[in-house]
Amino acid sequence: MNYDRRRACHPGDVKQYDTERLRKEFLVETLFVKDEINLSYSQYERYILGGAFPVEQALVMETIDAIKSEYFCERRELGVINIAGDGVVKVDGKEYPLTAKEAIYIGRGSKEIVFSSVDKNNPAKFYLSSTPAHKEYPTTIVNKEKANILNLGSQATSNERTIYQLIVPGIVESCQLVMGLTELHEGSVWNTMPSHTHDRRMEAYFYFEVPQGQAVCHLMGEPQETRHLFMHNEQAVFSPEWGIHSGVGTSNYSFIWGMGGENLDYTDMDHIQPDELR
Ligand SMILES: O=C(O)C(=O)C[C@H](O)C(=O)CO
Ligand SMILES: [Zn+2]
Repeated sequence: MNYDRRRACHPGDVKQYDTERLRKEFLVETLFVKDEINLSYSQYERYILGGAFPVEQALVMETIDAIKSEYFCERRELGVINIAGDGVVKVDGKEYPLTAKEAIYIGRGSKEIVFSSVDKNNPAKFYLSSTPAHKEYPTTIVNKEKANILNLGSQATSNERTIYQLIVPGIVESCQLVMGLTELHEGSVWNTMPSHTHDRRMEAYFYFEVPQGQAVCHLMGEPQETRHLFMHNEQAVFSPEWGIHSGVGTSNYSFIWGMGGENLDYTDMDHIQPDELR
């Protein structure tokens, strides 16, 4: 288990950050390394994100020193979305098959969590998100059929996209974790436009299915003081509660969003129209 720490930053300080500092504080460049679990532990709502990439061997989700618990989910819940080949997540001896773009919510108190791939020639890649949890909720699988689906945007504004709400109230019970994935339609490149903030929740985006040689220009910062980060395939970015999180790609792409905070209501957002951004 490898992990790094990200401290919370004040928006007044972030104004002064250059490209290197911005990337160091907010961008997570490497999540998937063969036969490793890599995590990034942020001070924003104590949200942990990362990737498990089991190829030759199964990988055990161990605890990390930063959370000082006996096992990872002792005081935490965990959301997992597979983005590649067929995989299996074993939770306290029970096996849950997880195909591409399926999610599993793992409740607080789950002791043994093991990730494996069905075929090492087409391995699974498990994207992970975890937040502190005050209550145990049942471990549950959610696929696209069970998801709540939103079709937003239009071709005319290059932001036609389908949002699959996977771990959200009404679909899966969780303490504070909310997760889903968004697919940009061919020819559409703008995500989350009009953009928004949500002061009651932080968020992290994980971009994937970014074609070889293409990139996503991720927008962050206060609505009147925006900054950008160029991101590549399978990279993640933390978004503080005070910042927008939006982006434009040089092609279409997909991304997983995950949130932690005090209000699980997806619609709790303050929108900023394009002509209000600076
Ligand atoms: O494309 C979008 O719009 C999104 O996917 C928005 C995210 O779900 C989000 O930011 C939720 O707060
Ligand atoms: Zn958001």
